[in-house]
Amino acid sequence: MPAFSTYAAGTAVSKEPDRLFAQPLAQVPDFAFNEDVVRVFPDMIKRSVPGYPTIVENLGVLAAQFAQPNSVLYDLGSSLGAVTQALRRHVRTDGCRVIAVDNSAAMVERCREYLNGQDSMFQELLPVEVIEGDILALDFQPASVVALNFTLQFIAPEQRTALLSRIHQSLLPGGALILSEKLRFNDPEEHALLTDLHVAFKRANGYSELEIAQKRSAIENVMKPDSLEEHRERLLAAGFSKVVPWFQCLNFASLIALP
Ligand SMILES: Nc1ncnc2c1ncn2[C@@H]1O[C@H](C[S@+](CC[C@H]([NH3+])C(=O)[O-])CC(=O)[O-])[C@@H](O)[C@H]1O
Ligand SMILES: O=C(O)C(=O)Cc1ccccc1
Repeated sequence: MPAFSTYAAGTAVSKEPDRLFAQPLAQVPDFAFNEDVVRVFPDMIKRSVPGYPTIVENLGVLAAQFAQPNSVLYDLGSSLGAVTQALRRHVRTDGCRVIAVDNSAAMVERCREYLNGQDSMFQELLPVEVIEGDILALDFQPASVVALNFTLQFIAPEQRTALLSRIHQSLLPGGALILSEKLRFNDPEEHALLTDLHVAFKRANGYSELEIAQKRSAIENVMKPDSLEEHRERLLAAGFSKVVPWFQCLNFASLIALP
């Protein structure tokens, strides 16, 4: 048996249920990654993003195939460090270290606590540094793996190509960018069907119609999904040579982009 299988040996995280949008709000404020969201985030993301646990754990497995000795593995928009923890469970390459970056102070504070928890449970984990900062202002070091796990969709659309170009420039031969995003679909029928099925997924996970509607209005100004075609074209424009989708569940997908 390997030390860590894809049936994750996770460390303890908050189990507080997400009820943030359960009561009617006179005005729904724009979604922000604040203390209230941090408290319920593990529950929120699992009940909102179909395939999330599978994507996170397998991101570690994929990363182990691309990690190069003595290089950096970036977790950009790390939130509570779920991807960082998966990287540390699966990557065994000599001299690698993880840099997790998020611009939410509340997320970063809790992320550091959870990573301390992982350090106290397991030995010989890759060293990790958690930076509170804007990934658009990051000075990238030579990297073999860059994970953008549901983060690019929160970056202003006009900034996305420049960010991906900078990531491409930092990637070492043999490395990869792993990009997970909610998708939009150009075909209206396909878009409506997968959006309805995502609503059914949320309902099945215990969210009410009110919670679903209020969350939708909270995120509509701050989260702008692209189509798979737009992602592919932008990645190629940023210098990537190959774009390979490796996972899709309803309107959520993850891609491997090779330098
Ligand atoms: N410019 C920015 N600079 C740094 N961080 C940012 C920026 N913009 C947004 N963020 C951060 O990106 C994260 C997006 S959540 C990622 C989930 C995680 N990857 C996970 O696998 O659990 C996705 C979601 O909640 O759907 C938040 O923590 C923001 O603070
Ligand atoms: O809830 C949704 O509809 C989403 O698209 C995903 C999500 C998950 C967590 C925070 C913001 C958006």
